[in-house]
Amino acid sequence: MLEIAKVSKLFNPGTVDEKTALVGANLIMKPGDFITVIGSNGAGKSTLMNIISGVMKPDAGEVRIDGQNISNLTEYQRSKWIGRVFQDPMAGTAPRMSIEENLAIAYARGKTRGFSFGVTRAKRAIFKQELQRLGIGLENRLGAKVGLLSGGERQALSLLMATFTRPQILLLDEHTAALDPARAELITTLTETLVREMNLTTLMVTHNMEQAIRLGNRLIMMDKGRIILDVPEDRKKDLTVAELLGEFEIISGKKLADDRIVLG
Ligand SMILES: Nc1ncnc2c1ncn2[C@@H]1O[C@H](COP(=O)(O)OP(=O)(O)OP(=O)(O)O)[C@@H](O)[C@H]1O
Repeated sequence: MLEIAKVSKLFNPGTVDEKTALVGANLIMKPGDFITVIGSNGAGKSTLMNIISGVMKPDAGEVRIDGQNISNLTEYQRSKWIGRVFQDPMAGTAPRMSIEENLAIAYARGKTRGFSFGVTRAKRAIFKQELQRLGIGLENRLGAKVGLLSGGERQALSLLMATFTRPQILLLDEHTAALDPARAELITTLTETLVREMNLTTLMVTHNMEQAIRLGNRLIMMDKGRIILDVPEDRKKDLTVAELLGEFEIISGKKLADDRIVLG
């Protein structure tokens, strides 16, 4: 279980560049929750992801996994519980290394110190089996350099690598936003399949309103560093994009200002 308790973050305090990113944000994710996150520009969505994964520390508040306060652990120390896929397909993989070498690194994550990155025959068999889940033929290209893959193929591989060790939390940071519509749909479908098959607790930031409604079992809306609405499954499934935008206006008193918004 992931708990965000009264987390606040202010950038450049006391300067002209002071920016409030999070103000006492609270969130409890139950095991198996798949929560989509939408919000206005600068609402604090990326900051929330960065604080959960350990890229940055909160000024106040705690991040807990199964009751344990992990706020002081490094990003590396948390990587055994937390998998993350970024918007940029280049971000999650090493381009000069082959598919199997990349998978070996992901496989070693969270294992005991000294665990080898080498690719043994036994590991190769596991990698092939895992790659088959993606359904795009990468299992036949284990030796291919990752830099030669298309953006969609790389993002599929990043998704598999992020989920390889069955993390307690999967963070998806606009991970389909940089892809063309067909590839974005492929990665969306793959995400749904992997999350369901592995029963992963997932937090996904998206600018696509239709996707935010369609995927997952909860939807949260952020504005000015706060979670202003938490929509449960039974309400979410009948929600329309127009109603969702209307809710935002009613609660925040303004239209949703998201310059990357996709209505669906
Ligand atoms: N490293 C940083 N240094 C200074 N200010 C930052 C930094 N990261 C974020 N901010 C500021 O904190 C606020 C929240 O930013 P954040 O990126 O978390 O929002 P977001 O909801 O992800 O926005 P968007 O949808 O526009 O990407 C913004 O005002 C932003 O300018």
